[in-house]
Amino acid sequence: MEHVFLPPLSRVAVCGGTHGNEMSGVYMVREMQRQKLEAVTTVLSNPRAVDACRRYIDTDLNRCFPDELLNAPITDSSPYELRRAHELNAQLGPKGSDAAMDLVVDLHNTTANMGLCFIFYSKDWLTLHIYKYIQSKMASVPLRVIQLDIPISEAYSLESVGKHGFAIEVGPQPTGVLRADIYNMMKEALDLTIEWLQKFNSGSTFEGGEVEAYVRLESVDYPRDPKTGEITAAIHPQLQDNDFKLLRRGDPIFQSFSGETLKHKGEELYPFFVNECAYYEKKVAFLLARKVTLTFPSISLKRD
Ligand SMILES: N[C@@H](Cc1ccccc1)C(=O)O
Ligand SMILES: CCCCCC(=O)O
Ligand SMILES: [Zn+2]
Repeated sequence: MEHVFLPPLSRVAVCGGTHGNEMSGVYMVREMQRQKLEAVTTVLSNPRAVDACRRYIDTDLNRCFPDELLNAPITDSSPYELRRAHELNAQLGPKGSDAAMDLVVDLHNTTANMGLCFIFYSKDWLTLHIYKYIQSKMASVPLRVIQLDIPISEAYSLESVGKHGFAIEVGPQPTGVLRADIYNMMKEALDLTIEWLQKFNSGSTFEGGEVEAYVRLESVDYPRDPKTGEITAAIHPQLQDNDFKLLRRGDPIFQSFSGETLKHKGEELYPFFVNECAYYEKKVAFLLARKVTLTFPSISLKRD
């Protein structure tokens, strides 16, 4: 693959509290603001949801960044988070423009047993280089990278407003709870990201290569009562906490309240976000991914 030259990545934003009850990022950003770090812009993305210790006030902020919503007019009846998304787009974007931040890192927690994950869109080689660098330094931690095959115009999450962006997703952590072990994983990943950026900006070349990645393919909802919409089963104990473990046809996925075991009927895929608290209302019990090998080019600073 052709070597890639990039201009300096000097304008970097770290966001926390995009979901107000995901505490690692909330405390991480507050600590970074207390330390008054110059090199990085820190943002508490959803202050009202953080104060309320809820995921959001009116609507999920991390679904407000498709071009269509960023271009929609804001009226008095607009949801709080849509107004906030426009503010964040003005501050860190505008999405797709030259004025946008070079890199936006958005900090999330999940109640699912996912360890430390990077989530990114399309072919952002930068994310894969940073991920590979962290992989080389954090050998003992379960580390995965999840690719969303969505065009940037339809990308709906905060980190898509930067020229480059990824989310750091760490779990399991209950919402509204701060776990030191989870916080420490997120902090180490963030410190190593900043270390990589300093090396890149001072002229280091990073060799290309390949990484194993999980490409989001589909979501699976809970079995529901057609009349009430209520769930009629729980995640099966053999799936619970087994994120990224191959799910084969015939493996149990749900245990119905009437005692039945419901089994996976599709092809063998990798489950993740298994039993994520926030996804019940999104009609997602777990997501399924293909495991692929992504190849990426070597990268270095473009010198004018
Ligand atoms: N937990 C995050 C996962 C995510 C991160 C980044 C982009 C898309 C999704 C969310 O649902 O918002
Ligand atoms: C990888 C994150 C996925 C967000 C929820 C969804 O796509 O249904
Ligand atoms: Zn989140």
